Amino acid sequence: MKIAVIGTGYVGLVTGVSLSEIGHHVVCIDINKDKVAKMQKGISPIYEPGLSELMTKNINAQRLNFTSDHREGLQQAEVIYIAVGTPENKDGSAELSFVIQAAENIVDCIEQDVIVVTKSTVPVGTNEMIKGIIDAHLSSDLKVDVVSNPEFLKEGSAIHDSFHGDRIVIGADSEHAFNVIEKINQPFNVPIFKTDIKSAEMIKYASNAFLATKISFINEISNICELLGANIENVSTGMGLDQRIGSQFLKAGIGYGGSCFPKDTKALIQIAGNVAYEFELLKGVVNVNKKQQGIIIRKLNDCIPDISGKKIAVLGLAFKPNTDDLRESASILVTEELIKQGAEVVAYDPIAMDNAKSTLNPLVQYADSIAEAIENSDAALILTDWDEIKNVELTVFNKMKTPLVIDGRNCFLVKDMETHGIEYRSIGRPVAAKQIEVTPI
Ligand SMILES: NC(=O)c1ccc[n+]([C@@H]2O[C@H](COP(=O)([O-])OP(=O)(O)OC[C@H]3O[C@@H](n4cnc5c(N)ncnc54)[C@H](O)[C@@H]3O)[C@@H](O)[C@H]2O)c1
Ligand SMILES: O=c1ccn([C@@H]2O[C@H](COP(=O)(O)OP(=O)(O)O[C@H]3O[C@H](CO)[C@@H](O)[C@H](O)[C@H]3O)[C@@H](O)[C@H]2O)c(=O)[nH]1
Repeated sequence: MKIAVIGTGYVGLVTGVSLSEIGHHVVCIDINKDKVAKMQKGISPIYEPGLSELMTKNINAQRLNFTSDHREGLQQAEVIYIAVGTPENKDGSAELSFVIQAAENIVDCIEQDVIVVTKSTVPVGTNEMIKGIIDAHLSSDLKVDVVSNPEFLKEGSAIHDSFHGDRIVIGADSEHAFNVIEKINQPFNVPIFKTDIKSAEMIKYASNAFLATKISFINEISNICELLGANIENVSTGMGLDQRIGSQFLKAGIGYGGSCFPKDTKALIQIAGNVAYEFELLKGVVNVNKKQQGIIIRKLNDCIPDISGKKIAVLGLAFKPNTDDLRESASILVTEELIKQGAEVVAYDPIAMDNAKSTLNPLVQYADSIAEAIENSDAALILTDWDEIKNVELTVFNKMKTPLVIDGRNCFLVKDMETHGIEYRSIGRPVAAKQIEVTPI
């Protein structure tokens, strides 16, 4: 099958590479010429385990191409995937201008009947709008079907998720479209769920909102655990053993970040609001997350009320491990607040430092290792649970001026930190070493 993919962010690139890996001929189109030039050489613009290898393999097999010329990419395509961004508007709603632009690109360039597949996360009714734009402008008697095929990959395990996902959702309103898209996806060997277009669009938002709800729920429980002396790790494990609850997404921490949960929860509140429905539960989830992102600073200030002139090490900057993505990462808020309070901030991340340098406050300094970042520091804050951080020799903290570790990801055992004489604050667990009163949030 000849396939074109519009947009090569995480989703477009992983979609293009995965579809080529199962034998389709794929052209990926992006308006960003620098990015296209890199990808043509097999260089991935994002850090994602396994992606570069598959890219190179399929480019060499001549099944995968990149272009910034929409006509060249779209002309021959039998199926066109839209995978452009749908970022957040100021009011929290989804910004659809990139999707509209992609629909216009399709109208301008296609020369045969096509199926347009929307991978981008879009509000209910958007595929209908895309069909409207295309039908209104299509001059000839070409036939265009529109399909909703939301993406569920997670950053850091995107390739694995494509080949081992829990489901592929296909929302369509014609047998022809169902058949073609089902056939394209069959080699992935992932269960396929076929439904109507609006339900498919809603499945994506509802899934992300539900997972975000689990995280905010467990974060609230962790705060209550701290006040009552229970241990959140034991509570999560005990809850997760109930198969109706499940153990995933019950890890308490510093709130969810990333390119999806923050924007998609707010967009769903707007989507409901547009039909005069107040999504009270989800508003709570968003507010709890905002509160939780500040917990690290509150814990730090409980230990050191005045951090002005103090050296504070920040370990982990990406919004989660195995990605170089800083979108909506707690590191943005935390470093900003540290600098506002007059601290000297030295940061380290195994992979995300290049992106950090163009995202974080320019006053943030960068170290080449954990040891260098914490050397002579007054406190170390852990924001991302990278393996490199979780597996560090605890003796490294002896390099600090005062060994105080505030861990937003529960990377270490409290008793191990105690044994090493490290004052340790984590999430929803008893404190180690000196007993300092922690202000409840
Ligand atoms: N990032 C994820 O992990 C993830 C997972 C599932 C779903 N999603 C959803 O998928 C969509 C894409 O997300 P992303 O993170 O990959 O986006 P992104 O913003 O990182 O990338 C979008 C790309 O599209 C390009 N683009 C924009 N308009 C274009 C046009 N008219 N023609 C060609 N290229 C164009 C941009 O240059 C950019 O490279 C969003 O709706 C997002 O919510 C993202
Ligand atoms: O138990 C948990 C699980 C996750 N997180 C945080 O939640 C955020 C999101 O994590 P994750 O879901 O693993 O990463 P994403 O790559 O953002 O993936 C989510 O968003 C994508 C975009 O829509 C969807 O496709 C995925 O299915 C969905 O998991 C990160 O900040 C994590 O640290 C927690 O705090 N506790």
